[in-house]
Order: sequence, then structure tokens, then C-alpha cells
Amino acid sequence: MTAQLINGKDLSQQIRKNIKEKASQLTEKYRQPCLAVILVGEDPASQVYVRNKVKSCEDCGIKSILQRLPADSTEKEVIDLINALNQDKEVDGILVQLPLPKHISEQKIIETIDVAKDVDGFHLHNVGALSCGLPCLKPCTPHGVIKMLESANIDLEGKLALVLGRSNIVGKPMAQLLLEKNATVILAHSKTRNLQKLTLQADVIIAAVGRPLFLKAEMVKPGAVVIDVGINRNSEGKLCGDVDFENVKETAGFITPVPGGVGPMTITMLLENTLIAAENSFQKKENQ
Ligand SMILES: Nc1nc(=O)c2c([nH]1)NC[C@@H]1CN(c3ccc(C(=O)N[C@@H](CCC(=O)O)C(=O)O)cc3)C=[N+]21
Repeated sequence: MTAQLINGKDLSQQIRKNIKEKASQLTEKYRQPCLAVILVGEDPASQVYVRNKVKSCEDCGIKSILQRLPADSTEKEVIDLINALNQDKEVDGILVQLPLPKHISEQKIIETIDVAKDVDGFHLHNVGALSCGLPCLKPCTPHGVIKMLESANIDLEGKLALVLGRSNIVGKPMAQLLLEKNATVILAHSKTRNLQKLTLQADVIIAAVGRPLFLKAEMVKPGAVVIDVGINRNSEGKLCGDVDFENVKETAGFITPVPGGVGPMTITMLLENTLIAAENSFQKKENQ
């Protein structure tokens, strides 16, 4: 192995120490910061993730409320619940676990969440603010990736960064955040031609395609930084990323593992966003 490992689990633990401290200060001065998580249906993977989020809140002294709705809930029932949480002065952050059942419009649900409580950073208002470089709640996964790059002292200025995957949740906001760091950004996707020619030039590759072992060693420039956002499960139920880790680690300069890489950082950024949302709301009340 030539690559240096960027350990998201260790970095998360470090950051969560500060989050815990901050949460306790806010609790003393105002009240306990609080995240509401809405889970619609019984998808087993979603249940695991949600449990993980609730537990992480607990560990950091953040209150969490888990609201479960049956899979056959109507769109209006979900919207009514969100509106109630929007009104609730004790709730700082609202997260609706995705994906939602097909008969419910995810976009409509996201736009119902109060912008100030949108700790996923998915609301159009936060997306727009991000693209203009204005203060906003940043999407957790791309923000976590930036923190990992910073922790490894990787300077992005003038570097060629290639993002694989153009989802609204990861790829697009990731490109935005890299641009903010003065990287030259390529946003590649399934229709991109001569992908290997592009990836071989990249100083930094962020893989977010949702296909196991997609990024192969022969696609990576020696010494490049490789960040794996993938969370796929193979036939044995084992977690694996979008990167062929065993081979790429021999070529790359830096690499993130799965598990123990971007995943824990996503949750850490969610906790951080919850504190930011809480602080903003306390500040607003003091200024009234
Ligand atoms: N509104 C919404 N916001 C999300 O942020 C969101 C979502 N919906 N839907 C699902 C995806 C997925 N996601 C993960 C977060 C952490 C890990 C994580 O911590 N993974 C551990 C392993 C956990 C395991 O063993 O399964 C790791 O990579 O080390 C994984 C996946 C957040 N998501």
C-alpha cells in the first residue's frame, strides 16, 4: 500500500468531541439542540441509517425525535407532520430519510421543510445560496469530504478535481464546494466520453456513482487523492464503496476506506448542521 489512508471514523470522533462540548454549552445557556428524523416505511437499510443518526445525536448530547410513518402514508400526511415540526420551537433540525415511497414527491417534501431547519441542505433555498457562495446549511456528504481533505492538508487551489456522479445530493454540491476551494472541476457522469482519459489527469477524484468497484487502478493517476462516497452492499451483504480499494490503494497518494470513511463524516456534518440551526434560532430570538 502506497496511499495514505484518510480515516473518517477517527476524524469524526475528533470533531464530535467539539460538537458535544458545544451542545452542552448551548443546553446550559438556552435548551438542548434537537433533531427530528422522519422515517416513512420499513426499508431495512433506512432503518439502520436512522438508528445510527439517532444514536450519534445521543452520544453528542443532541436531542433526537424519531417520527415513524407507515409506508402507505399519503403525501399530505408527511407534509402535515413536517409543518407541525416547522412550527415546533423546540425542534432545530428536520431530516426526512430518503428515499421515500414512490407515491410521495421527494422534491415537494423537501421544499416543505423550513429552510432554517433543513439540516440536509437539500432545500432549493439552501442549494441556491450554496451556488452563490452565501451562508447556508451545506449538504452533509460533500461538506464531510471537504473536511477530510482539509484534515489531510490537501490544498485544492488550482488542482484538477473530478467528481464522478451528478446527483443533487452529492455530485452537484460536491462540485460547488470544490470550486469554492479554487479547484478546477470536472463533473463526470454516465454519458461522459473517454472517462479514463479524464480521470487519469485528475489530482483529486471523488467517486459517487453508486456502482461497486467502479473506479479501477488504471483510471487513477499515481499519487492522486481518491475519495470514495459509495455505499454499496455486495451479494454477501458486505459494505463496499465505488472504488476498487485493494488495487487503487497501490496507485493513489491518499484514499478513504469504506466503511470508516465518508459515511461517519456525513453523520458528523449532520450533527454540526443541527448545532448551527439551533444557534441561528437562539440568536434570532435574542435579537427580537
Ligand atoms: N435525508 C437523508 N439524508 C442523508 O444523509 C441520507 C439519506 N437521507 N438517505 C440515505 C443516505 C445514506 N447515508 C449514510 C450516512 C452514513 C453512513 C455510515 O455511517 N456508514 C458507515 C457504515 C454503516 C454500515 O455498516 O452500514 C461507514 O461508512 O463506515 C452510511 C450512509 C445518509 N443518507
